[in-house]
Amino acid sequence: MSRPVALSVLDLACRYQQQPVVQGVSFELPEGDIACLLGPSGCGKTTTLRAIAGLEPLTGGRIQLHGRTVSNAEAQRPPEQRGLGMVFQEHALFPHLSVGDNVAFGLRQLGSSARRARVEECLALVQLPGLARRYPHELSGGQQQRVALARALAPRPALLLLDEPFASLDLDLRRQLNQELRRILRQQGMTALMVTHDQDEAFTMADHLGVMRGGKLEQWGSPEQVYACPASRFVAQFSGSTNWLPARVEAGALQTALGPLPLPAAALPAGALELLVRPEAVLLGPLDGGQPARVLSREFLGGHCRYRLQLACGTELWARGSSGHRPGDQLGVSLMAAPAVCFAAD
Ligand SMILES: Nc1ncnc2c1ncn2[C@@H]1O[C@H](COP(=O)(O)OP(=O)(O)OP(=O)(O)O)[C@@H](O)[C@H]1O
Repeated sequence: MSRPVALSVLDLACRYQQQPVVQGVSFELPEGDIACLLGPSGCGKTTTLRAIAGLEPLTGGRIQLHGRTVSNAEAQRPPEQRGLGMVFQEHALFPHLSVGDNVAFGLRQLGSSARRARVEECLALVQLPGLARRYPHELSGGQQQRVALARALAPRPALLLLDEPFASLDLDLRRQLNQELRRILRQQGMTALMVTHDQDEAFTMADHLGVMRGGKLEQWGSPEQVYACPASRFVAQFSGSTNWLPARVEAGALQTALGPLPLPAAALPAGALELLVRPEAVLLGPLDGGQPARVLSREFLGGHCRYRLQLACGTELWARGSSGHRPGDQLGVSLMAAPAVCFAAD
C-alpha cells in the first residue's frame, strides 16, 4: 500500500526581480522518505527549498503539506505555522544561547522537565550527550551542525528541510555525518528534503532524487533510475561518468561499434544517435572475447583502475576494471547487458 504524501509541489514558479529562477517544478515526497535536490550552483535548489519553507513567494503553482495547500501565487502560510524543521549550511545556532537552550528553542510548549528530557534525547540522537551546557563557540564545525540537526528534530517536525548542511566540513567528516543523518532520519521515520550539489551525497542519502538545471526539474526518480535511465544528456552527465558511443537504428536493432543492441522501449529521436555507456558497463576481456580495443592510458585508483581505450573505429571510451592492463595492451571489449539509453547526437 502506498504511503501518504507528505509534500507535494505542483508546477512551482518563483522569480527574483521579475526574473524567473524556478519554473514548472513538480514532485511528490511520501511520508518517511528522504529526497535530495541535486544540481549545479544557481539552478534554483535553494529557492525551491525556501519556497517550501514559506520564505519565498510563489509566482505560480502550489505547495501542499499533508494535502493542505500552504503556498500558492495568492497566499502563503507563514514559515512558523508549517511544522517544518530547517538546517542550513552554517551559522545556524544562536551564539548567545547554550547548546541545550539552542535545542530547546522550539520546545516552549513543553514543561521544563519534558523539555530537558527531549533536549537530552535529541543530543544523544546526534551523539552529543552531556554537552547541553556548552556554547556554540566551544564546539567544532561538525558538532555545531549536529546541534543544529538536534534543534531541528526536537519539535518532531512533519518535514525536515536541509540546505547543504555539511558543505563547510571536510570530505571525510561530511561522509560520516551524511551516514549518521540518514540513520537518524530513518530511525525517527522523518520525512526530509535536502539540497546538495554533490552527486555522491545525493546518491547515498536519497530515496528520491531530483536533478535541477536552469530553474527546472529535469528528472525525479530513485537514484538508481536517475543513474541507469537519465532523462537527458545533462542528467546523465551530472549523475556520473559517461561515454557517448555513436549508434544508429538498422535491421531492428541499435548498431554500435560494440555490436548490435536491442532497441529501447521508448521512442528514439530521429537522426544521428549516441548511446550512453557508463564506464563500469564496458567489460574488458581477452582479445577474442569482444571488439578489439587498445589501452591508451591507465590511472590506478586504489580499488580499481580507470582506463582510456580506443576501439578499432577510432572511438575512445572510459572503462574501469582491475589493475591487470597496461597502456598498449590489446583487449576484447563488450557491453554489459542493460536497456539502451540513447539521445540525439550532440
Ligand atoms: N535574493 C536574490 N535576489 C536575486 N536573485 C537571486 C536571489 N537569490 C538567488 N538568486 C538567483 O536565483 C538563481 C537560483 O538561486 P538558488 O540559490 O536557488 O540556486 P542554487 O541551486 O541553490 O545555487 P547554490 O548551489 O549556489 O546555492 C540564481 O541565479 C541566483 O543568482
